[in-house]
Amino acid sequence: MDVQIIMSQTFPPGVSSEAFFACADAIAGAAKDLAALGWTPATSSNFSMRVDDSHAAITISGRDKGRLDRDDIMLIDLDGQAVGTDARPSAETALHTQVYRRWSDMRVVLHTHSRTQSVASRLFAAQGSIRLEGWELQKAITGFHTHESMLQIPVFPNTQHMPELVARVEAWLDAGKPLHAYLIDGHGIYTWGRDMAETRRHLEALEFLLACELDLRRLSA
Ligand SMILES: CSCCC(=O)C(=O)COP(=O)(O)O
Ligand SMILES: [Zn+2]
Repeated sequence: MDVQIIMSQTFPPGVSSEAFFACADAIAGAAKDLAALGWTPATSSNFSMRVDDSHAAITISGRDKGRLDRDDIMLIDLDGQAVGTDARPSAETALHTQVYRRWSDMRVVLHTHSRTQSVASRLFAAQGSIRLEGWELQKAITGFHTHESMLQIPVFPNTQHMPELVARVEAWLDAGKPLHAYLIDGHGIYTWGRDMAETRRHLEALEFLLACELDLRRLSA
């Protein structure tokens, strides 16, 4: 006999179910496209969208990110606690809420595990970051207006202990260094933006730029 688990999401007073479902639909749509590109293998990756000042919609841990529907996305508060559901949020929830807590204008966080992101993270881990310079596509990152700029993407060591990663991100920011995205060694990339379109543009540009850097190294080997 097939057992079907129906997730129930309820909403506390003040949290709009319409706003949540709009976020859930936007996440599911983006995830489907990113999965089709092969960037979310084997249930990897996680996605979130701010619902209001104190809540976000985020993917439930372990779900196939290419086949998400509304029941695969849940409500959390900005401490990463489930709200109105017993479902378990992404194992990497703390990396999403960190962005929302730090920047009130950031509304979307996307994390993927493409092959290019994974290989680049390993290649540049020893130097701690990759410096992108001279590429026209740097201008796809908000705030960049010329190829004559330097976009530095840190590579943080991987860990299963999220507070450690959160602390590394905090330390980078507290040192006054700009941060638009980061790689995690042997793992994948995180990036964010003010809406889904901006965040997808960041992710696509970074994927392209990392692939170009890998090609350059291959060709000059
Ligand atoms: C099988 S991928 C390992 C976990 C991971 O890195 C990831 O992105 C997905 O974790 P989640 O808990 O968000 O499904
Ligand atoms: Zn991951």
